[in-house]
Amino acid sequence: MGQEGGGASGRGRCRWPAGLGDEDGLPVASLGALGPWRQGMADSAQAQELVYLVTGGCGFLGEHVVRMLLQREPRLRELRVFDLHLGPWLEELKTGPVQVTAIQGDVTQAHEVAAAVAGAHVVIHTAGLVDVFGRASPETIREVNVQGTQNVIEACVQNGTRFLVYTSSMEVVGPNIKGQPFYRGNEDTPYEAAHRHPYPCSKALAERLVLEANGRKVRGGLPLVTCALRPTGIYGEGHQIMKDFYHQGLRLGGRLLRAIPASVEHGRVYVGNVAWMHVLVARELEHRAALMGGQVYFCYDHSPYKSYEDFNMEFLGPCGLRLVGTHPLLPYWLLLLLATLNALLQWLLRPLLLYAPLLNPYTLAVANTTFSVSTDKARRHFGYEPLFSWEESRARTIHWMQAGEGSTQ
Ligand SMILES: NC(=O)C1=CN([C@@H]2O[C@H](COP(=O)(O)OP(=O)(O)OC[C@H]3O[C@@H](n4cnc5c(N)ncnc54)[C@H](O)[C@@H]3O)[C@@H](O)[C@H]2O)C=CC1
Ligand SMILES: CC(C)CCC[C@@H](C)[C@H]1CC[C@H]2[C@@H]3[C@H](O)CC4=CC(=O)CC[C@]4(C)[C@H]3CC[C@]12C
Repeated sequence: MGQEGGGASGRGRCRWPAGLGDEDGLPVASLGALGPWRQGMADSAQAQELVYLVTGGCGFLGEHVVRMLLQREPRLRELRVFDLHLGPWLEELKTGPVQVTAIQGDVTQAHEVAAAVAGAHVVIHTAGLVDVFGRASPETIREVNVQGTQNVIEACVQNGTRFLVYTSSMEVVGPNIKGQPFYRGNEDTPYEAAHRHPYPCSKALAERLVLEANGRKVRGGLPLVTCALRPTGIYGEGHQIMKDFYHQGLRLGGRLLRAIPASVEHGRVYVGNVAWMHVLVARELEHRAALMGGQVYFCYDHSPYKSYEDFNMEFLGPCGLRLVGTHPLLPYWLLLLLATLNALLQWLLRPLLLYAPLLNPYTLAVANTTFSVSTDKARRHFGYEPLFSWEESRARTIHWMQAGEGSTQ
């Protein structure tokens, strides 16, 4: 169980306030050419027998996983989409050959999760609270990301569901609190995964729960097979932060001011390829349980290695924005001061309003620290190749940016 080798493990130094469960006190169970997205490409020669559940299926990544499953999993009979907020786009999927069941529910409610999991063969757990801006409290982040994941695991065990794929994050590994670079590392690269921020802490704890649940006996006596996927920064159709930068650039007269040195590499991966990895893993877990069970895989594709801002310009440039400066226009100490002021303001204003700007000491540290991956573990273990080339990923993202608001379509 666990990873190959003893590398970047994601076992950080996360601590939660007393009573909420900390690292030691957690309630650990036991210890391309795809063409338009549409349903109906399933090979009718194969029996449609499987029931899949996607938690967080209406989120940025979740929607892509849902659509990818409908398109690329020929054995699908029923697809359950579980989310706190259901998207109207689900309606259009209900007319296809696969039964699409929309379930409005909350992963923190064990009984709701158990009901959704009952009878499912595979669970893809993408639901999570993605908050590095201080919008939610640390307790809420823990409740959704850690307790929610524990509820999913227990529901699988109770219901006899054998295959669980968890969407983890690169943040489980780093950048760490020391700001050490992780340059084109892989799943076995040694790295001290030490975190303080609630989001990476919660993802690390949840990932650990999922990996440790691998091999638990589910109802009926067969072993649970789990694995975790760790995307780097995901981009593509539906990426809200990209839109935020676009609007910020428009407000500044079509310009964005460089804040991060161009030499800092930040790993990025196209959402369609991340979704494809989830679909492949879910399919292959059954056949390669001994190899893949309890494993972690970074999500990767052929997206170029660039700084966060330079990478964004691949899409924002064609939308008419310009990144000003070859070097950061403000010195790092001044940015850190502004980020700290933002954090202070957030704290002072909290009783009155929610002030949650993109720049805070944590986001500055993440954007300013090299963290990129170079690995072929997914190819070796389950034959993953990116479905979308860099050119296609870029073109699709630009097309979505230019088309304006709305769904990922
Ligand atoms: N966006 C990124 O760059 C990365 C995201 N991830 C992970 O990927 C997963 C999906 O992230 P995104 O699609 O970016 O976020 P998102 O916020 O777009 O999607 C998350 C979905 O989970 C749902 N959700 C939240 N709380 C819930 C609850 N209590 N019960 C049921 N559903 C709930 C939300 O309604 C949303 O639809 C998350 O687990 C995140 O940690 C990992 C690496 C990078
Ligand atoms: C000028 C500022 C300093 C620029 C701020 C950019 C930030 C908002 C983003 C820089 C890096 C992003 C994070 C990174 O891609 C890794 C992530 C993984 C996840 O699992 C969730 C999202 C995120 C934390 C992502 C969030 C935005 C950034 C911090």
